[in-house]
Amino acid sequence: MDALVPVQSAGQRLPLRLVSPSLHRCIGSVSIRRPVSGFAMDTRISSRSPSQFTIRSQQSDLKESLGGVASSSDVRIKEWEVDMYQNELAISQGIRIRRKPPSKAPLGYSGPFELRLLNGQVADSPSNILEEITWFKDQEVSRMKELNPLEALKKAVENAPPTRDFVGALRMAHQRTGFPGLIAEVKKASPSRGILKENFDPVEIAQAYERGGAACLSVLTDQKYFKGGFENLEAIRSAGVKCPLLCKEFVVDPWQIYYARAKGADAVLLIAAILTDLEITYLLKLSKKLGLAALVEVHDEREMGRVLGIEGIELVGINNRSLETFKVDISNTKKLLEGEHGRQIREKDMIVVGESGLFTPDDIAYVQDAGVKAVLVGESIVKQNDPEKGIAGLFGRNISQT
Ligand SMILES: O=P(O)(O)OC[C@@H](O)[C@@H](O)c1c[nH]c2ccccc12
Repeated sequence: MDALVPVQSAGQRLPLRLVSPSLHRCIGSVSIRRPVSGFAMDTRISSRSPSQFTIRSQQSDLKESLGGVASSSDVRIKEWEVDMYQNELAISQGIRIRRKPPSKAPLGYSGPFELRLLNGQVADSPSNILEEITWFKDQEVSRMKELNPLEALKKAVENAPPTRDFVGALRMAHQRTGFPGLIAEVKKASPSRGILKENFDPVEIAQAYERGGAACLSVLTDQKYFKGGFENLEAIRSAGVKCPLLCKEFVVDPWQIYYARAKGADAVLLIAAILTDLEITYLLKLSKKLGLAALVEVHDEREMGRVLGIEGIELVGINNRSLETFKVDISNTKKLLEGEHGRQIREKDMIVVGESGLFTPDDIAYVQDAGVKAVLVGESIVKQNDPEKGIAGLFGRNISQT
């Protein structure tokens, strides 16, 4: 059985969905009795269904023993409850994106009044593109998990070649060129800009970026909204490109971190607008355990404040594009690096990545003055006939061997 539970402190209660081969999904809540270092934990699961669940845990995995099988309506009710708890938890941290569609409570539901209220008040269609992507991703991941169970992925990860140092490559490029280290994005399309490049050859683009002096590459793997794919990540990696690779995904589940690692990623993206603090903490630990760097992306002051409260973050991305409205404003990078937040970032020696909407040497100079040591650029360079020259145009000079 594969159950991955983020843990912070003793006494904490968490909703839990367990996926097992014997019982498709079973739901309960888990209370943390004794957090041990790392992922090890001692847990007790309780369920209001008539069946008995006993969970014993060891290291990062929970081992199950099921003393009975819940009826399917119990399971549906528990699933729905957990989804609603997840939405509530996110809302309590100021997260506007609902993690699950608040669909109608299953027949026979007689749970907490507040949950029924929450369900009754909200429409069952996504309120913006980020919410839509998040809901779709949740379904997609459930399907992909069936095809690639975690146990098999873990074996693949054990045999995978070592990762490359994403953060180190950015620092070195910054020192070498005096410019922010470039993460060049391999992106065919986006929901806001449509198709960016018709004859899209991901390996050719990646190689051109590398020749042009990119420190790292970002590869979109979302198929539906960005016309990307994990096959691009794999192809770029196996073509011998040396730049470390960021898997540009909407991560909502730990399984995706294993998958990214198995497909050749050196770093993953964690988007604060869709993840709770606890999820970020846990996904960060898991990434580190697998040798991956994590770029934690924020868009506003509130998200920046949350992220600065989480231990162990080395890379923070400031997205100049709102993933809810698509509005792009590069002064967002400057705004979020002013005052107390900027001071804390310098104190912790974090690398800040200026993301999106960067087109000219002036744009680069502007975000560099604001304090970034790295930039993430897609559209302005991917659109060029020759992306290698596109990089020189973006920086106003050749950065490949300076
Ligand atoms: O193409 P641009 O404007 O240079 O942006 C690149 C990158 O910042 C953008 O693609 C991005 C930033 N964060 C994301 C999260 C998901 C998908 C895409 C993104």
